[in-house]
Amino acid sequence: MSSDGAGQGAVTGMADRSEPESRTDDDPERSGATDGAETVIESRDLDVFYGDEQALRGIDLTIPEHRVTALIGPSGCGKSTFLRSINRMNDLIDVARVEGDLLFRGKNVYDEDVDPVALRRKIGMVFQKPNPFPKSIRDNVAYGLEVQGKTDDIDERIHTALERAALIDEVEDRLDESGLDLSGGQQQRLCIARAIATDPEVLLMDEPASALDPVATSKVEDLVEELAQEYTVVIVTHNMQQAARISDKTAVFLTGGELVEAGDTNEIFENPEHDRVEDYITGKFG
Ligand SMILES: Nc1ncnc2c1ncn2[C@@H]1O[C@H](COP(=O)(O)OP(=O)(O)OP(=O)(O)O)[C@@H](O)[C@H]1O
Repeated sequence: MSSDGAGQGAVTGMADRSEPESRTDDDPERSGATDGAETVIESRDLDVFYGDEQALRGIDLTIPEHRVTALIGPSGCGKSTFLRSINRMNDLIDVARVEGDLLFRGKNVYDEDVDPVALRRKIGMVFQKPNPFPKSIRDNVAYGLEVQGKTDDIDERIHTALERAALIDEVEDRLDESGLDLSGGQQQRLCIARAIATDPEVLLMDEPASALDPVATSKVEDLVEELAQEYTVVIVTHNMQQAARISDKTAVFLTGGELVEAGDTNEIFENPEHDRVEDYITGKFG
């Protein structure tokens, strides 16, 4: 993992830390969810608007370090919006506006002194549809390293990233072939290799397996669990079995952009506190 003191001061303007406030009894989060893990990301009373439409309402959520946190909920409830708020990808949407706090290691990522490009180096993203560059497999992984000037030992870094993305065995002999010639599942693992090559702390994944067949899905699921040993993973999924299988913590968003319940995945699936959550996870709606 990154050797820069767990990211403290690594992102321009991210040097200050504020102490998290203690939580109140009516917070949607349940005890034990983080299992003693340090909080890497915390939203406090986060609202997101697209023009006059409010997509997220007062979201309080903590993301534990080196765990997989799944964001689940019906279509349009704001899962992707929350994910994009974390590394300020919503900045790229003209009408998007954020209120409240989104803390990365205690520093609000929306403070004026935060450089979003530097932030995204620390918080990488993998999208629903595999989107390799129309370049060779090697160049796909090398791209971010070259942009950041991390070109010493570049072949070794590329190899390590492909190994961590569980792709090396399939591409070792064809690194100069186009990334677009890989299968969909391989392309997605290539995108994961690209995202981790620059050694981020957090990986945001927006339905990374939804465009893949069952075999490729299973490989990506195994990979996500492995990646959590080195990275903090936040994954949006529509697939509740997948959330139950691979996540440590689950946050349930429901229509209207509300976070209804968040906590230990087993507790959420086996014994949810809210009827609405139970109805959703048992398939009564959504
Ligand atoms: N670029 C945008 N411009 C305007 N409104 C948007 C934009 N992106 C999302 N929205 C709106 O914000 C709300 C939340 O959308 P979001 O994509 O975050 O939900 P989601 O839970 O990820 O949905 P899905 O599961 O279908 O991907 C929806 O009402 C959506 O129409």
